[in-house]
Amino acid sequence: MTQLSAAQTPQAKPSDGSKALYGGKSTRRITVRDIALAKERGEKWPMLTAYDAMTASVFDEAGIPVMLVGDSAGNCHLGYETTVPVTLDEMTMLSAAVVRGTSRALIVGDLPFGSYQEGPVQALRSATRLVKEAGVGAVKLEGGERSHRQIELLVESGIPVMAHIGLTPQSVNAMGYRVQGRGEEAAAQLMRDAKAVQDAGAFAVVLELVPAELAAEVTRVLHIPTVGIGAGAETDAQVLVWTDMLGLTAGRVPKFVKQYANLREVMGNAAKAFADDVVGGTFPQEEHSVH
Ligand SMILES: Nc1nc(=O)c2c([nH]1)NC[C@@H]1CN(c3ccc(C(=O)N[C@@H](CCC(=O)O)C(=O)O)cc3)CN21
Ligand SMILES: CC(C)C(=O)C(=O)O
Ligand SMILES: [Mg+2]
Repeated sequence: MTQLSAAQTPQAKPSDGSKALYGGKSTRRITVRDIALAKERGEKWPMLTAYDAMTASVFDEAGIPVMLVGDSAGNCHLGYETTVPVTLDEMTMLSAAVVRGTSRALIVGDLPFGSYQEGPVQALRSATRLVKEAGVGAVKLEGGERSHRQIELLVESGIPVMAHIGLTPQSVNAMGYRVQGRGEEAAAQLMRDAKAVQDAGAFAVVLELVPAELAAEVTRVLHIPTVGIGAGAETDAQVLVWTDMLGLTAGRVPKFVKQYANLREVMGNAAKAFADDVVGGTFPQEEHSVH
């Protein structure tokens, strides 16, 4: 695999803005090679989840370079309680829609619980469906040392893999939703997980809900980019669940979320205005009618 210099410094700036993942000139589909080059330049980049073609097209036009069809679709899009029940059929359908709705972003498809835990061969069979049937450019799976054999076989087979360590929500029944990597032993385990996925050939790694100082340390040590969610400001990239970020998620959202809009209020108010118009007879007007 490509060996990249870890010459990244805090001061490093994109040497050529036209090549930037976000704000750059290129309109072709972004590849994992572009992601590797961004780490060399010290460029930070954003990732958002997407679960449908329409939303994905909005983010693609906004220049978001990487989109994750997250299994958070389970609770954010399909009405399940957690990500655990999500099936590979569901992820294939949602991933295909996101690919169809985009032309520039690298689309990463999340492998759902139960689609890779049996071993490398099952992981390859599952990932192959996301690549062939949905057209994703990469897949993501959870686990560090415990998933390194799966990552190795996928990468050997030509499927780029984004790893995911720290809080791994598919293990909610075993670990809950708790900060990971607190304390010396847990921090050492997280560092071993990070090195294991890099050695297995992952092109990037999500660090979920880990102390900012530890995430910064992992980011300095690795030559592949780190993608933080609740992992502080020093990771190479940041990801948020789109319904959290836009204020559409019902109920409580994790503490690490910054809300950039309140779509729940906007959409609720629009639905009420429509309902009031219908009940009050003020919609449709003449201009909305045909004769
Ligand atoms: N809407 C949504 N947003 C997400 O970020 C998200 C999902 N769903 N589903 C899949 C996983 C699950 N994630 C979660 C779920 C819960 C917490 C949570 O309850 N965090 C607590 C802190 C826990 C602690 O301090 O130990 C919080 O208050 O943020 C965090 C991440 C992240 N992912
Ligand atoms: C939170 C991100 C990293 C994820 O795995 C998802 O959205 O499913
Ligand atoms: Mg996920």
